[in-house]
Amino acid sequence: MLLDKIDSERPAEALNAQGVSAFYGDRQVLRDISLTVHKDELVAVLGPNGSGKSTMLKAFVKLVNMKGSVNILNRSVEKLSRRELARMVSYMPQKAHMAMPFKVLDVVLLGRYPWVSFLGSYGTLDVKLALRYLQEVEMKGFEERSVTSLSGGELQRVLLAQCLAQDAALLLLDEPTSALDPKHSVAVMRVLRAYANGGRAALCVMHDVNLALRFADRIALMKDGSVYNICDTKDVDADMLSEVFDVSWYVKHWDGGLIAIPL
Ligand SMILES: Nc1ncnc2c1ncn2[C@@H]1O[C@H](COP(=O)(O)OP(=O)(O)OP(=O)(O)O)[C@@H](O)[C@H]1O
Repeated sequence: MLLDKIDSERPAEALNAQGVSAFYGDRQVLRDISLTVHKDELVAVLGPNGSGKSTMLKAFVKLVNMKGSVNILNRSVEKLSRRELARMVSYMPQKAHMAMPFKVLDVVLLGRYPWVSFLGSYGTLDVKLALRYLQEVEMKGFEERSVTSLSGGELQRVLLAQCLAQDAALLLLDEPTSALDPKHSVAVMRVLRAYANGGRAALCVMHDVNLALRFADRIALMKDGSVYNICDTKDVDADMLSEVFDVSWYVKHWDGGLIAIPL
């Protein structure tokens, strides 16, 4: 059947948002955003401060007052319980702060909470996944440390391990490498890339344009609460970056990819 063939050729959607607007009180900060993220994709969201990147991620998981339709794995988030949503989407907010001296392993295990039965406790698979992702973010050996004793970059990697351990089909990450040094930024992007490649997907807000150009399949550029442009990473050019960021850019092809420098 022709229709079956078309369906099997169409990449499955991890996220499909249509006409999303968001509001803080009376103030509208997102305008009519439509965005699709397919399985196996890593999409980077770039844009100036205040353009609505964080609000967009929050709107996708019902954390702000929003209008429009958001489907995750073809299910409307409107109809999902918090627990169902947490099994499908892992959201990492921009501001990482831990005031209580919990152990690193316990914090990562919190990512498994949506999968634990009512009044149940964590099992061997939960601990195995938590340890696996601690290792992937290069935080093995820190299991017994208090999170309040960690550096900013170490804490960010622990919270990322928590997100990954949630084992969700879609990651929504708000600046996952903002506190990381270059070596760990690249290592974490490789982990995210591999996570997405395994039939899942990631939408990452980023400020490091070159890291995004190196690891993302597509780039969504935001400006004034709207998606100004979304394109394959290889098609990003200096004009679109200059228009969005209000500063001139130099973009050069390099080693099969692109590098970009603000001038
Ligand atoms: N809780 C809030 N209450 C009121 N206004 C808010 C709130 N959070 C964000 N805003 C406003 O909404 C707009 C979009 O903010 P948002 O945090 O989504 O931007 P962003 O693109 O993620 O910025 P940045 O790059 O600085 O993190 C900004 O004008 C901001 O001041």
